Amino acid sequence: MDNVIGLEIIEVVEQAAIASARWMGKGEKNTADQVAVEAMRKRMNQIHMRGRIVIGEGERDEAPMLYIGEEVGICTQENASNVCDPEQLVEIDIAVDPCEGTNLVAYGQNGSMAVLAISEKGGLFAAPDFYMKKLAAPAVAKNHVDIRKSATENLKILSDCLNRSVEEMVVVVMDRPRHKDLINEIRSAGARVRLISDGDVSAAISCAFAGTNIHALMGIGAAPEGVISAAAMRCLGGHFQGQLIYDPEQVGTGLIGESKEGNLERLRSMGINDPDRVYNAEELASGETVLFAACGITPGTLMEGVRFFHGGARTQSLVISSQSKTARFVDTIHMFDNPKSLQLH
Ligand SMILES: O=C(COP(=O)(O)O)[C@@H](O)[C@H](O)[C@H](O)[C@H](O)COP(=O)(O)O
Ligand SMILES: [Mn+2]
Ligand SMILES: [Mn+2]
Repeated sequence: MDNVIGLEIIEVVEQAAIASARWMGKGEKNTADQVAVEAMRKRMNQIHMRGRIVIGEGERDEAPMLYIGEEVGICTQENASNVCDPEQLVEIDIAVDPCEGTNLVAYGQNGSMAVLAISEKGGLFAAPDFYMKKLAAPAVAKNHVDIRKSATENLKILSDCLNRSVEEMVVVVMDRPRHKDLINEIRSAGARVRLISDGDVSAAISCAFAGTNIHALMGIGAAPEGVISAAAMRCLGGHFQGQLIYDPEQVGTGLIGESKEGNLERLRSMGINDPDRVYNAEELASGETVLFAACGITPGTLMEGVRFFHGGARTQSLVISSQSKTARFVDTIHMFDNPKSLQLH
């Protein structure tokens, strides 16, 4: 799988990022999202694969493209019978977030990316549009920190694993009222908090790379983004745990339905009978082969954003493979027409 589509998925995230970046700073989050979706889908449908979207543009808003269950790949083309032989093609599941951080793009802020994760059929947890409590940390702390422990305990463990004082730790937390107590606890324990308005995928993955000055992600974000983060962390050997949040009182507002009972029923109907289960990265992205690709839309901790120049653009992407055990940073110049010069920096 890696060899067949590894290179193509770079182009998928690149095309989504370029499309979205044209709307950077224009205050129109829906358009920034929509164009990324269209570009991602268009490029994806040129790939010789039998893909199925397992995490996509939302089951609730009945999005017309990249919706959960949508078939993608070359066989969806109008002339499919000429170009595709389903028997010859690998069946894969795909989790996408064509514009992760739509607000960040719309308001010209750092940390947005076009992102996807791929595995063989059944290899990715089809997370509902619920919230998820998340804990991400570097590989050295894997299976030492635990989402069931308090932030204070985890910071102590993290500091032992990293051989650094708690005061040196930086924890990313989404800036939301639901995290008031968590933020106070982290600060009281002595660590420093980096608050982000959006984009917890970037924050989770950054924990796996030394030098990002991000040592942990704590708190509640969206479950689909949790699975995408887990796919990357699984390949990188980093620590990731997630626990679904089904009680609206814990978040106040947002993605999930109005009652705890209704949400529990919905989870049961999806075959999730233990709603409090803690999932680790290997369970959220359990496939034998997992591939992750992201391309910066606006600049971030891991990647540059899209930089346009006359007749072209330059992008930076990150492709991570469990098969080849690689994390590749890919720097690409895109020539739209006949650029007068190619921008090196
Ligand atoms: O920031 C995020 C928004 O993603 P997107 O809609 O694709 O631009 C994600 O990184 C978060 O994980 C998550 O979606 C968010 O925490 C849930 O929303 P909120 O209720 O505002 O916290
Ligand atoms: Mn997102
Ligand atoms: Mn999105």
